[in-house]
Amino acid sequence: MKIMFDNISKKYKKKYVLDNFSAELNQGIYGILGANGAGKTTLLNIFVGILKSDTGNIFIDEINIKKLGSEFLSYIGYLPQYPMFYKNFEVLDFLKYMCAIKNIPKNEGIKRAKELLEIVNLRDVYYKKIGALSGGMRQRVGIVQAMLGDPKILILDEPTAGLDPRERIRFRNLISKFSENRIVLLATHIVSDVEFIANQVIILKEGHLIKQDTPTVLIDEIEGKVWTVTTTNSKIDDRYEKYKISNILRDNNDILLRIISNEKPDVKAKNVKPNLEDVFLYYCGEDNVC
Ligand SMILES: Nc1ncnc2c1ncn2[C@@H]1O[C@H](COP(=O)(O)OP(=O)(O)OP(=O)(O)O)[C@@H](O)[C@H]1O
Repeated sequence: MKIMFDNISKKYKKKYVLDNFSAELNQGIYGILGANGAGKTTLLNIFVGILKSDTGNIFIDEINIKKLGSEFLSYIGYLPQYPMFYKNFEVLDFLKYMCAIKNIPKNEGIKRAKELLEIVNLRDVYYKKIGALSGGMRQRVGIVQAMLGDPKILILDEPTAGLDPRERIRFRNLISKFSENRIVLLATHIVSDVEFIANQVIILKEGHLIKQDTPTVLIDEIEGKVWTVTTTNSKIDDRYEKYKISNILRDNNDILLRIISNEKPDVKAKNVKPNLEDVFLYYCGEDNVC
């Protein structure tokens, strides 16, 4: 399966929030990285049909999704940024309800819901009210509802927002598990969400596609541009003014800065191996990020 975004643009009043976005996606996990307001949710909402683009088309296997009509819905599973869960529903009832909306026959739907709840380690909450679940459990119910129809395309908008580190890792592993034979679009501004599991990263900035490549290539491309410099309190303001600083480590009176810069920021600066967070800051960070 292949998804093609062809020159998608969207503007509110006179401001473009997506500007001629084009990309080709094949099987695997695509991490859509961008700062707040970069246009990630707008892109996903246009894809799932919640929003209309001003220009451009989207194709699945060369077929314009406008021509697929309601058949398109069978291709996608969607976990929105702010899912509207019915808090008084019990988990299994909620999933039965979602099966009905997705036209999945009742018995088949219940079987599938139970299988998925087993996979996400929620076999004990069939009869618990959604409102009584923790945030992490609720998101796992969210991915279960997205997976009910065995979709070929899984769309996840900021799925780990608000989760603690343990739940975030658990959720990340689930995404990885569910990505087999699928295209997964995962929008986030949390770099670690995609660092270990994305096959490709799409970097969006102010509605523009800045980069699309594998994490390894993106990291290799900024090799030689990440530095550590030891400094003192008195010099720190000067560094802030001049550079993108991705980390500050204080050790007694010494301060170790991680600086992203095309040029060597100091004679004593040491080159260090970049990571995906550095890549994100290199392309999306303002100066003085810390
Ligand atoms: N209905 C609207 N009217 C006007 N502007 C809007 C509307 N919806 C979104 N925007 C603007 O479009 C831009 C992109 O928003 P979008 O929600 O797609 O960004 P995002 O990358 O998903 O951000 P976040 O990570 O904060 O969710 C933002 O500047 C936002 O303020």
